[in-house]
Amino acid sequence: MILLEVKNLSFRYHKTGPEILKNISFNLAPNDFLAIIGPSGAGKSTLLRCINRLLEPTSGDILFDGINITNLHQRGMRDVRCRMGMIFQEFNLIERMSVIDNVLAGRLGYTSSIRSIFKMFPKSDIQKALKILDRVGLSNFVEKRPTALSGGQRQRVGIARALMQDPKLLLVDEPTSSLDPKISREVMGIIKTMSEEEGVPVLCSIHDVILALEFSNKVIGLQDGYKRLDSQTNSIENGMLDEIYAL
Ligand SMILES: Nc1ncnc2c1ncn2[C@@H]1O[C@H](COP(=O)(O)OP(=O)(O)OP(=O)(O)O)[C@@H](O)[C@H]1O
Repeated sequence: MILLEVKNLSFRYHKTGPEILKNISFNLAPNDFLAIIGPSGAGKSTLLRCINRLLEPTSGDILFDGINITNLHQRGMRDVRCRMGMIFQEFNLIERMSVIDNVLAGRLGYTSSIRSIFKMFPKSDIQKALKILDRVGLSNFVEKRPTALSGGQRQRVGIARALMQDPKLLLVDEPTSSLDPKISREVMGIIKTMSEEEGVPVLCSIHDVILALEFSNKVIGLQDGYKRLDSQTNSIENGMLDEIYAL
């Protein structure tokens, strides 16, 4: 079964600018942890942002959970985005809000705007947030501000917020680029565990090839906007990686 199918996707930032993604196609199954690797500037983050249409693909199709979402209008797209949890490189937390309120923000797509303005989240959402915070090891930080947390702890808040959405897919953009090697491995471990426990597949851009090979079951490699590699992780040989990083 396939949850996400990307077909011949191309993208440019400006009409007359260079093509940043060139005819990219790949599939993601419901139990995949798919790593997108490639040198800096290859198009990894751009690809992730095209999939939830934060950026509009220039051409191609994106099929998600049986629906072609490429031309969905605002309202339909809002529903789709609810089901694609995103974890960001720079965490994207709201500093003036507590940890638990940041996590509850993951429910905003499901809450009416009046209720969300007054932060009137149902009790069940609050209990769910507390449970997730416990699972990511943050039960002692519920009322703290993100500024009081370390980088690894901040990323755990980002993971908890994405899980609050009850996503069908996690889009993860360079989750470890602001973290040291030990914490990076811990954060990848949490994402992997949560993905397995919740049954949610992961599409993760990551520049650290060692971590990509350690945590994924499939890898696609981008180079200058082209897909140069699409393989099961356990069939990858060193030569293939050398080629991608050769430029
Ligand atoms: N807003 C923008 N406007 C124009 N070009 C952009 C914009 N954002 C990124 N680019 C260009 O698109 C290309 C791909 O960038 P992208 O950030 O997707 O690469 P990446 O593989 O994620 O790199 P990194 O590993 O350094 O984050 C680069 O050449 C970059 O300069």
